[in-house]
Amino acid sequence: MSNKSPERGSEDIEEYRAPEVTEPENEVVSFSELVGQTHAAAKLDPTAEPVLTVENLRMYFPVLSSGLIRRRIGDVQAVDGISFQVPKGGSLGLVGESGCGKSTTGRLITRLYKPTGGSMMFQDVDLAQLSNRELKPHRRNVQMIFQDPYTSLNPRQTVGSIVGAPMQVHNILPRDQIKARVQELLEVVGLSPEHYNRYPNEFSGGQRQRIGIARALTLNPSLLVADEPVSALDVSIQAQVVNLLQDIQNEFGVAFLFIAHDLAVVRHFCPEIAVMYLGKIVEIGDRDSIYSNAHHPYTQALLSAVPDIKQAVTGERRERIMLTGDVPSPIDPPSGCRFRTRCPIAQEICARHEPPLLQIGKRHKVACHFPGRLGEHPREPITARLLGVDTEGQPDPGSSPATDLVEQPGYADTWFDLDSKSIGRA
Ligand SMILES: Nc1ncnc2c1ncn2[C@@H]1O[C@H](COP(=O)(O)OP(=O)(O)OP(=O)(O)O)[C@@H](O)[C@H]1O
Repeated sequence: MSNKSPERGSEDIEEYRAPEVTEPENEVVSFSELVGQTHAAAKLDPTAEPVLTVENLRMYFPVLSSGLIRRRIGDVQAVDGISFQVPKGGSLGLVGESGCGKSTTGRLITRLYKPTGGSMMFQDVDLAQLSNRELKPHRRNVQMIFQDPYTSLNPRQTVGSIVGAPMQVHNILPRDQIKARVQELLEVVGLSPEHYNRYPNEFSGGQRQRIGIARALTLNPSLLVADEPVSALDVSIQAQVVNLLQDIQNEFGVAFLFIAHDLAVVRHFCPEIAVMYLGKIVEIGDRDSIYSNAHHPYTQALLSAVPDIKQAVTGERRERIMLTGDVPSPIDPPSGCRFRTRCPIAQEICARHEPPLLQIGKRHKVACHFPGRLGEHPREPITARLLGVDTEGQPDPGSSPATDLVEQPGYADTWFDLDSKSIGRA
């Protein structure tokens, strides 16, 4: 890609002198407008094979008692049985409120944490099972871009050593070739090769994030986990960095798990999106299914809070859906559906049974007993027969519950079409 990045120069990199590079204040233009000026939203390739397949992934952090003998008295169920795929060269967005388990998921995939359970298949290797020593040759394939460009770069190291260090650790280039490669990468991310000997505090937030991106690219990974990569940046810089990530994806074919709470950013970058709540995926699907056809009350509430999206998707202003109460503790999550304590349409069955993640479209799954478009949720649970219960969730002796409700990553060729109440086929 070299130095062809369209935003190169827009942060005034060549003339940059002082540490305090100005970034626009009081933005009135939205992210969607800015980002759309040069780059169209990323497209889904439905034929792409998965680069990563995650199945029933769990991360429980132990809660220990205080005192001399510290006993395990519970668990923070940060991630509790999630399944998804990231397509080769494509992007999956992971969204949800703070504390729902997004970052923990990213840290599991990069194996900063070892999962409590489940699998993470990457090129026929289950990353979840490997010891730290076994992981070393695989680490280079999955790299991370961190949220905060102010704390994720060591202030005492030069840009050259920050970006070059992974090459030394993994021994992928002779020492005398590392500098040239680092300078090439600096150009790829829209910085200047002369920045090699500078220190992070000499750069603005957007430029620091570019340094973090160069570092993540050093080992030529197949998958990048980007954890809120632009949320610390001003909106116009956000658009530049997201455009850069899109250029990098097109150029190098790298896949992204893109974690963000900003639904406008995710809509542009990710053709597929998973919505998390309290450690579970509650809805997952392609862009249209999530942004124009959400069936889970939680997704609908999240979308209603983003003016940019409300208008783009519905063509009109829609009332914001206010969620009542706080997010419950993941140490003692609600029984049944975890969202029920804040859900505007919850009924008795929701307290008794966890809703299975059901496929309701070609690339659309939802975990709700009453899934439906906003204002069109069914009165009776659609899941009762599957679970072998009555409409209130009490055992129904006459019914035969489904035995294959295990959550699978990816999509099946058939699904239950809620509109026609029949089986849909790909
Ligand atoms: N190392 C840890 N030990 C104990 N609990 C943790 C740990 N890391 C995260 N948690 C808890 O796990 C839950 C999920 O946290 P996580 O950071 O993954 O959520 P998130 O959706 O990324 O939120 P945010 O956007 O605020 O980072 C939270 O309740 C958090 O307090």
